[in-house]
Amino acid sequence: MTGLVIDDVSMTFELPNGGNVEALKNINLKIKEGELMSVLGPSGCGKTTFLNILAGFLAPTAGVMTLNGHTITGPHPERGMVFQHGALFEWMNVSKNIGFGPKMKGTPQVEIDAKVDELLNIVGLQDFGEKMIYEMSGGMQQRVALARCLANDPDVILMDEPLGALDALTREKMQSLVLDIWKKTGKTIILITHSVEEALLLGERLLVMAPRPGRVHKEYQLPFAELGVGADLREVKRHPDFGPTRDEILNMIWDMEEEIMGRTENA
Ligand SMILES: Nc1ncnc2c1ncn2[C@@H]1O[C@H](COP(=O)(O)OP(=O)(O)OP(=O)(O)O)[C@@H](O)[C@H]1O
Repeated sequence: MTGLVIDDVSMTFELPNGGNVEALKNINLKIKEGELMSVLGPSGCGKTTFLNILAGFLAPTAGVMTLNGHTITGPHPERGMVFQHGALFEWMNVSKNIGFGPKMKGTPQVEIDAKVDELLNIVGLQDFGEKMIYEMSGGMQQRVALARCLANDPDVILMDEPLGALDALTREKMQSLVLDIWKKTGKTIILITHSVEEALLLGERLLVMAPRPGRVHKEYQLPFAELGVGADLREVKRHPDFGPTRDEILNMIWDMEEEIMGRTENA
């Protein structure tokens, strides 16, 4: 089967005091090729653990994850990661950062140059190839990080709160860019966010996770990502279903947080 299959995945961390944390328990999901999925949930519900297993940075304690039929056993360029802070090479200019993956693969320089030009255009940085990373704003650096990820032509793009450190306006522009890239490239994208509005806008499928143990609490299929492609996202937020869905999810997460606080206080 093509796409990602998460087959009964659990992850238990052993603690130095002899206890353990069930960061994920019995997660079962099928994520189709080209799907745009956002993941939301209170702190500690296992979002990052889930993404780190998909990236191959962590091995689950039970279950398997497969991509296009083969088991994920470690990091691979077929799965690209974009972090909250770009993790860019400060000593290289923008073009060299973007061309780094293809260069490591031994791609001829003319092909790298053409690819870098194409990606600079896609992320709206056509005149910035020669700039150094420290000369770029946070939003521009995240554009470079996206382009660098795309340069490896991954099947799946994993994003861990990629827009979390940006100001509101830049964040909105980047949300539009993520939708553009999703539509233009047809890549599978899985994005973790703490923002309910962002999860609604950037998830044709939205997963709400719950903690202790980390698990899938509720799933939504939403029209907003499709509506947002090439459109003004503020208009999308005026869709009659947007506000009520946002409030429902906010209440859900609020209740989970309250429950966690209660458990902590009574512990
Ligand atoms: N290496 C580790 N050792 C022990 N416990 C860990 C480890 N990594 C994560 N955990 C625990 O596993 C649970 C899930 O953590 P994780 O970081 O995946 O959650 P999260 O939903 O991404 O949280 P946040 O929203 O705060 O980033 C938490 O209770 C966390 O403390």
